[in-house]
Amino acid sequence: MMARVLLTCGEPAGIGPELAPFALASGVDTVWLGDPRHLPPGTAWTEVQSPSDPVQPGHLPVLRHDFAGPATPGTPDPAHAADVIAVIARAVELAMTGQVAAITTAPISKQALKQGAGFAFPGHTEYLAHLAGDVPVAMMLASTTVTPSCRVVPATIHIPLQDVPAALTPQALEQAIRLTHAGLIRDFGIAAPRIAVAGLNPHAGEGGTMGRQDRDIIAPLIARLRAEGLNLAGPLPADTMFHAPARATWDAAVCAYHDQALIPVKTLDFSGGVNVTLGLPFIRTSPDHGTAFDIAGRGLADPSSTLAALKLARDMSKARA
Ligand SMILES: NC(=O)C1=CN([C@@H]2O[C@H](COP(=O)(O)OP(=O)(O)OC[C@H]3O[C@@H](n4cnc5c(N)ncnc54)[C@H](O)[C@@H]3O)[C@@H](O)[C@H]2O)C=CC1
Ligand SMILES: NCC(=O)COP(=O)(O)O
Repeated sequence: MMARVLLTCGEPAGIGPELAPFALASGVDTVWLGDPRHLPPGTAWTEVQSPSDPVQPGHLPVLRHDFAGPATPGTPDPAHAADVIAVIARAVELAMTGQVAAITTAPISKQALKQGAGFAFPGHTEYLAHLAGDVPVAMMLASTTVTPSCRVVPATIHIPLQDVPAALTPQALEQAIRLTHAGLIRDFGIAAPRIAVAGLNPHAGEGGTMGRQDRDIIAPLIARLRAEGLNLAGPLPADTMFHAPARATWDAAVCAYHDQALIPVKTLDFSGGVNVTLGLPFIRTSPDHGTAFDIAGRGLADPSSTLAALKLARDMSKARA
């Protein structure tokens, strides 16, 4: 029997806890890790001691992690920050020891964790990489309901836009390309991946007249990796590489920065977008959205992206097995 997928609680004042009960209808055998006081009233749940303990049908198995107190939707409590972080760490431990098949993380507020507990990481991605032994990782956002699919990997992630040109080194770009190539083969069943690489500047620099990184950094790297046999296109002008006929020519796009990569996925498939961390020794997915404090606790949150993340985690786990 396959181990369960573990869903973390995320920020208790966000929409994570109210999306957890939807896992019961997802068809994915899920165990939730968090404080049951944060689940919506009326949720049928049963506490388990081990992630695989049986529960009666229709009940959400809950691995209990007690927080300092109840949560107020929309208002993160600094007293909860350390527990949000501890839940992620426990999830990783369970994944690394094979007690769960994969982890799906509910959204956290980076700001709340930094202010409440001095969280030193920009997000899950970097914290998971650290917990796994400081392994190289990349953040992929993948559509699940759009054809042709839209999978993107930003080579730089949560940094100010003004810092992107300096951070877009050949090493950073090469790492993103290699992790994307390996991830497409291992987890998406694509034997010979086609990867598009976006330029940094308008019109991919137009021969150096609108910026030099495309010509001086991105193009030589692509040429070197092509000589190794990787199927790469680029540097492509980012404004014209995401429409449907263009997407049909690649399996994933490696982009220069966060918004260049995430805007196409979230525009095309906000409800089906899934965040996958490439490079970890375990499977991690998450919905593409954040804590949505503006609607938390009001029953308005769309569970589709969380369900897509659970399903992709389960499917990746089955494929690896
Ligand atoms: N994986 C993670 O932990 C992520 C965490 N975040 C965090 O979330 C916080 C808020 O970020 P924002 O940029 O405001 O993005 P957000 O995704 O939380 O919200 C953006 C807009 O989309 C709406 N929205 C989001 N999810 C929805 C859903 N499931 N159903 C219906 N409407 C939904 C919200 O109500 C809001 O109007 C930040 O602290 C950010 O760091 C953001 C993205 C991912
Ligand atoms: N904008 C995507 C995002 O914030 C995801 O971050 P992470 O917490 O999954 O690293």
